[in-house]
Amino acid sequence: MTVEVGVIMGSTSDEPTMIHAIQVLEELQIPYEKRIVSAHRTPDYMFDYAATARERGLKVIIAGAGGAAHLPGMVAAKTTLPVIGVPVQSKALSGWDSLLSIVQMPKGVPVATVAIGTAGAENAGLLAAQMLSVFSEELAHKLDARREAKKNEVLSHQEADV
Ligand SMILES: Nc1c(C(=O)O)ncn1[C@@H]1O[C@H](COP(=O)(O)O)[C@@H](O)[C@H]1O
Repeated sequence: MTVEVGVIMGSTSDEPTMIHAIQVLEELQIPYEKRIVSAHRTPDYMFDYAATARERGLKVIIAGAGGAAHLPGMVAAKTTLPVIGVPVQSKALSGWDSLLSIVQMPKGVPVATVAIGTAGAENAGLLAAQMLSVFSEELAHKLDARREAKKNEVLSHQEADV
């Protein structure tokens, strides 16, 4: 099956966060690849990864990074595929640094930035799935079913009316 989503992250230390995006993709049976790519540490690989992503068949890239989180923006600079940026929670500044590095892109080069940390990573997986669902009724149905299940889970925790 052709890989549709590239899940990339600046370091192996981002894995505990980015696993939450991956779990959504696995749950929805979306083919993905996971790579450690860094604008700072492996700039040439990052450049090549982004520049060839579309021709390799990828449809969306989820990029997570922490601290001086330049990876999502730099990848977005080298591809016109949608890039979803996940600010990984940093120790020193609780992820504010990551968030601001990712979200404040100059006009013309968008990155769809989600919330800091694991909730953001999960939403990144869902957002990628929702983008792909535009072209897949099957995936749209899976997403509807997931929403319904989550809704029922919330409602099941309500106390019975007296
Ligand atoms: N922000 C970036 C980039 C980048 O933006 O290219 N490359 C690595 N990093 C980040 O450095 C943090 C610490 O990395 P280490 O734990 O490896 O020292 C990670 O959160 C990573 O995303």
